[in-house]
Amino acid sequence: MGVLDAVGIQFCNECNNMLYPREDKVNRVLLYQCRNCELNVEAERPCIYVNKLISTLNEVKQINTDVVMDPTLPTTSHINCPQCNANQAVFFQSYSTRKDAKMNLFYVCKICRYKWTCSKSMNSRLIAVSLRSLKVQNVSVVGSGLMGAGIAQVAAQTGHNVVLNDLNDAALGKAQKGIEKSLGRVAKKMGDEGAKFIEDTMSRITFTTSVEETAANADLVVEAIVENLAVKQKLFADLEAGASAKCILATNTSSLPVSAIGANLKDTTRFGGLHFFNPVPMMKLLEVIKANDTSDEVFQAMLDWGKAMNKTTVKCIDTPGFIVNRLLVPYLMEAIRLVERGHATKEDVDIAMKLGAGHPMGPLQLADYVGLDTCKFILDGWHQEYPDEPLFNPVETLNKLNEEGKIGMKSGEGFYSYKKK
Ligand SMILES: CCC[C@H](O)CC(=O)SCCNC(=O)CCNC(=O)[C@H](O)C(C)(C)COP(=O)([O-])OP(=O)([O-])OC[C@H]1O[C@@H](n2cnc3c(N)ncnc32)[C@H](O)[C@@H]1OP(=O)([O-])[O-]
Repeated sequence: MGVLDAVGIQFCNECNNMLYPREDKVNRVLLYQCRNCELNVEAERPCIYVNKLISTLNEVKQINTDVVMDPTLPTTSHINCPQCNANQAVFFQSYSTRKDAKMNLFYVCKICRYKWTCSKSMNSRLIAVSLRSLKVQNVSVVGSGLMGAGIAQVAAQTGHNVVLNDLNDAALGKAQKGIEKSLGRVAKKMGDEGAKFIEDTMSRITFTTSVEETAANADLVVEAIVENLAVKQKLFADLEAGASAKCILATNTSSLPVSAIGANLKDTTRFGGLHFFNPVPMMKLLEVIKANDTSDEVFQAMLDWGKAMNKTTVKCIDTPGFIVNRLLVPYLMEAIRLVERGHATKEDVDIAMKLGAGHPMGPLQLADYVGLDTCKFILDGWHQEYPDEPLFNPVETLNKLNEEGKIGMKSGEGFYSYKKK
């Protein structure tokens, strides 16, 4: 092998335990195996990095306390440090080549850096269970617009009990119709099963204007309301007051800092970001955002819930635009600027990106689809925060269409007209 790349410690997707390399002698391939569950996967690279931390049980001398800075190591809040009693320790397993060797967990306190090994009663299975103990079955969604209704629909479709909340019955009635229509489109492909699928899904959704009812039995609340920091902060304070201590609180914001939205909560460790894409029933991605204080347990539970929603999850820290919008918004704005400069027509730009880049919609169509108000809101916020970044400079046509109330599909007109002829 030429240059040695960094080889990280691998963890099991299922139960978060460390994976161990094992040779499959028959097929002559390197496998990674979990000692806690059945996971057994072929290594991407035939290269093992061995870091022997200990040689004797209960020997903790050789552990470098800098491991607390390692972002790949899980943290637990379920064990108190024997020295300072804090409940924030990173943990990892001992390495042993002996097949019969029991798993030993090693801890380093994040606060005082004290090192210790696990007691007999506290084995890694227990840790895995505690990391996965925040199971989400009851989901509440606040905000019944396009995104909120879509999230509620998919949650109900995937077997969750759902409470959908909005300020008034008119908004909820509109959301109900929208969900029924979208379910109809899904059910169409299911033949005879379709009608029952719609009935079962709708029966799992309760519509309410009461925040108390929304918070009361929820394991997870996802907020998808207006992009206003103060309004969101107030909502989360109300939700926290009515929710159980274990309830996870998450925002679907696409433009505000996640950590700022949860900043006033009493328990900021239960808070994070869950960013869905429009139309929620069709888009396979969910961005799971780790805010400044999101605990590992909560983050893992959000990832698990994403899977249970049949979405592919990606992880991202709390950075403007996360992954998708950080790339998508500048792309959409560059497309508008290109048309403004007279280099090509909007129709040709859209055709070009559909046929030349394989996108389902061209950028001007997509801007109309997500809403020109949303695009402007995101761009203005970023421009204010990063005035020297030319990618975030204001876009004249976008501002003009917004002033004229032409904000895309939802208003009947944007770059294109959607008025029924
Ligand atoms: C800027 C900030 C943005 C934000 O933060 C993040 C984002 O959201 S970024 C934006 C991220 N979003 C994107 O980038 C979107 C990119 N666009 C796309 O992926 C496709 O154009 C889209 C899926 C929207 C429509 O598919 P298409 O093929 O072009 O046209 P079609 O209409 O003929 O639909 C075909 C079939 O699809 C199905 N179906 C569709 N909608 C629904 C629904 N709501 N429910 C259920 N089902 C639905 C249905 O089966 C339908 O058949 P039918 O017989 O009509 O019932």
